[in-house]
Amino acid sequence: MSRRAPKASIDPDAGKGWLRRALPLVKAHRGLLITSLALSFVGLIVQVQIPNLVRLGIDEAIVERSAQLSPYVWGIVGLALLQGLINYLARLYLLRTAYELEYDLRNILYTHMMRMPFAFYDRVQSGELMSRSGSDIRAVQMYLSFGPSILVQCLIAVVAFGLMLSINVPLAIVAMVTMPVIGVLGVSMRKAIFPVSWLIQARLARLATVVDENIQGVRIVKAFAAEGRQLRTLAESADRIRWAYRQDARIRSRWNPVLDNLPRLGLALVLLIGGIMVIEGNTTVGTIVAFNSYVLMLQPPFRLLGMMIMMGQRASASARRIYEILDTPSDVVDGPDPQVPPARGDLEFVNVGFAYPNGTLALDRLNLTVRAGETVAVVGGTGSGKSTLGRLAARFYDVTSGRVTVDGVDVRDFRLSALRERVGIVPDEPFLFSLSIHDNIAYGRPDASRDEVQAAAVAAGADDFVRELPEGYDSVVGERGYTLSGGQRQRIAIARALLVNPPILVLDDATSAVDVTVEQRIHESLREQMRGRTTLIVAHRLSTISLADRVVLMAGGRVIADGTHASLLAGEPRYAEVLASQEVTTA
Ligand SMILES: Nc1ncnc2c1ncn2[C@@H]1O[C@H](COP(=O)(O)OP(=O)(O)OP(=O)(O)O)[C@@H](O)[C@H]1O
Repeated sequence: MSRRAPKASIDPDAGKGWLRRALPLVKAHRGLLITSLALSFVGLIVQVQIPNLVRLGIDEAIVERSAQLSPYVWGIVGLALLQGLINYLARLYLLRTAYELEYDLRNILYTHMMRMPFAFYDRVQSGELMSRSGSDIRAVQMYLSFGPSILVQCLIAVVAFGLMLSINVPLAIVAMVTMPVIGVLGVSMRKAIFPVSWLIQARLARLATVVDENIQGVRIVKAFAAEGRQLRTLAESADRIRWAYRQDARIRSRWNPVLDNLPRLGLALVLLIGGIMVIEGNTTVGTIVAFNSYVLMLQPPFRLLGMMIMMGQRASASARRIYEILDTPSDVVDGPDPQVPPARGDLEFVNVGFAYPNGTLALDRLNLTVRAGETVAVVGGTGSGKSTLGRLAARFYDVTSGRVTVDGVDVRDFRLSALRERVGIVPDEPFLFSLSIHDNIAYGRPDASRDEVQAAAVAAGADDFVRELPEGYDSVVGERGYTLSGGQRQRIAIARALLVNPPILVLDDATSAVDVTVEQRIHESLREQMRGRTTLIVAHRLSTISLADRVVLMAGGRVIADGTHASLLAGEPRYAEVLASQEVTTA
């Protein structure tokens, strides 16, 4: 199925009200919406004719016997069938409008989220984003599509009242007496329920987070035998939801009987006043029967008014949460004149200062030049800023001061898509998708042939174990690749980066989970792969360091020494210290 782009977007003017900002979206689907509203209006007109036919049937065919009864009966059957057909079509179009709106909203939000920089994801919780792209979108969609339909249904009150007035003015007024009361009570009930339903939503979201964490972290939960504690947290959350639902039930059971029985009071009034009028010869029995139907028919729209007000409040809060994301601009975007210089593989950090969005200073006036084709190992204590180098080179974040250049061009002036192709990063905790191994390796080049994928896997030392899997390259790895070992996942991630063949490769402790003998083999093939390619290796093991032409030593976000392994070992005591502190991994 082909993907349709959203038909419109949300008005970017944050000064406007939420409904006005959503208007372009509704307008884009106005054909569907207007058709559905027009159909439901016609359906209502047909519906209000039925009690009138009943009245005429009773008065003319039964009481006065001046006409045949069967035409009225067939007339009512015909109108009912017609109304059924029209309602079916109206509902079909309304639901289609609703789901088209939901589709567009979801795509607009998702497209925007994909453009957001890493800093955004550092800040926002994934559970919250899930809820915004789920229930919040639904709340807005419901109001935009069902709101107008409820208004049309309320029009039935006007039409029916007009019809009643044309039959009998005083009785029409009597029949309508209870309606405003139903309207007011309906609104009051919704107002009473609103805070509780808000609470229910919030608590359901909280429960979802607890369940999500339990599932994502199930290995830790089990490893620490914390199932009991987790279950208690879950039970507490469930208990809070039960309490909120009980409040909801209490309010509903208090209001609903009143709202259900008020129309009966209306029926009694119509019978009393109408009965007196019939006895006095001022109206007919058929009129009383018809008015009874109208009283019952008018009740739902008045009750829906209360629901619409509540839906509006929810939708407004949900829209604000969605707009909050849409109004957050992505600061990591292409500049006015994005450049793509010829690929060589030069990488340079000039006086780079960088603090993460939470204020942690990671790099401090750092200078580092890596010439094309050079392999540089980055060594340093934990938190010294090693991983940050790669993140800035690929422009996951923008520097706070100074500049990072790739092939002589500041990464902020580089076309972002070209930059990400030029700088490949293999993180130490790779993420695999629940796809086949082939698709995971070919993620950056979906058109790659099986031979190319396999060649990359051979270079990354992954081919052997992949072949041993029951379905080889077509084996689907579990969620996040958990059916593979940590070292196997790392090798798939290396193959994924090698397949794209970037001129600059950053291996961020990319073989930390691979055992030393396998690492040796990977290194042999990597040595081949690194020829002519600029490579930055964040290294903890001596064996990895030995791959490099040059070693830079980092501390406190700066390069404090630079040279060959042998020269640093001889002349830089801090280098020996760092290596000694990482002795466990130098095996
Ligand atoms: N996403 C982030 N948000 C905030 N601070 C961060 C983030 N990532 C890293 N930091 C902080 O920035 C500093 C440098 O981190 P970096 O990951 O570059 O260190 P590292 O040398 O790679 O450490 P390690 O060897 O432990 O992986 C640390 O103080 C770290 O706590």
